[in-house]
Amino acid sequence: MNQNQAVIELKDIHFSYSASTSGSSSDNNVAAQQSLILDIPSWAVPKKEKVFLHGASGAGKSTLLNLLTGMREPDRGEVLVMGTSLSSMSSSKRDQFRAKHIGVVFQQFNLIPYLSIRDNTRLAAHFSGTNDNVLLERIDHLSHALGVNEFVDKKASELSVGQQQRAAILRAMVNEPEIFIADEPTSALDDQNKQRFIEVLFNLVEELSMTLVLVSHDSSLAQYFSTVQDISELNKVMGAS
Ligand SMILES: Nc1ncnc2c1ncn2[C@@H]1O[C@H](COP(=O)(O)OP(=O)(O)OP(=O)(O)O)[C@@H](O)[C@H]1O
Repeated sequence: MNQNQAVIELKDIHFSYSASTSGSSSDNNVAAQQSLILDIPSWAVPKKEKVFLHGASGAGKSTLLNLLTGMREPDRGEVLVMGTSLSSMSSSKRDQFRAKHIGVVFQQFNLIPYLSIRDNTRLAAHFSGTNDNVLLERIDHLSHALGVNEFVDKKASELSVGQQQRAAILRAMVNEPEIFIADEPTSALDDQNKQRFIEVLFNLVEELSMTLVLVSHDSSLAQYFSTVQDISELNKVMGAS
């Protein structure tokens, strides 16, 4: 992949939640129950860009992030990540690809509550096949950078929400992914911690040469980003707000 090639590229994306995914299955007319959530003709995110993605509640931001990570598939069109079409992969290949190349932190951190932060992180790294010594060094470095080094051997359930948020970042970064995707990662933090969190996040994003896409309702964060993208400028679905 050359330096100028988009790290993330969307081509002619349509996405709707089907009756089965939205949980209503009583009507046989599935098509009638689908409503289009995303219609994105194109979008490209260059390497090392820091994108702040914002927009009205319900406009499809989280859904878009799910497509970028391959957690959901579009009804039509293509999502290319580092030049590879996610829909060309089997779901297990896609899971491996995500583990290696895409760090994800969503609103629910999905840490395993009865495991320590170290073990939560080792589990995430397991799928990438990283050597154990390298892994321990990375955990040490990242946990210091994120200020969670004193908690790495505590169970996730024993941490505050803010500590869990940073632990989730540690877990998402341990495989040194090229792309980092975060959905409302500062929602549980006060102003002072939010500022510190952004500094720490950006230092790591720089250090690891990552491309960042972050969704937030907090417009005070926009100033830190190289690109501020309103989803309504990408998404052609009328009334997606
Ligand atoms: N699992 C689901 N099944 C059916 N509809 C869904 C599902 N998840 C989201 N939606 C619908 O898709 C639309 C977009 O939701 P999405 O969560 O992507 O918006 P958002 O911009 O992230 O909103 P917010 O800012 O409130 O988090 C909304 O109308 C929502 O009701």
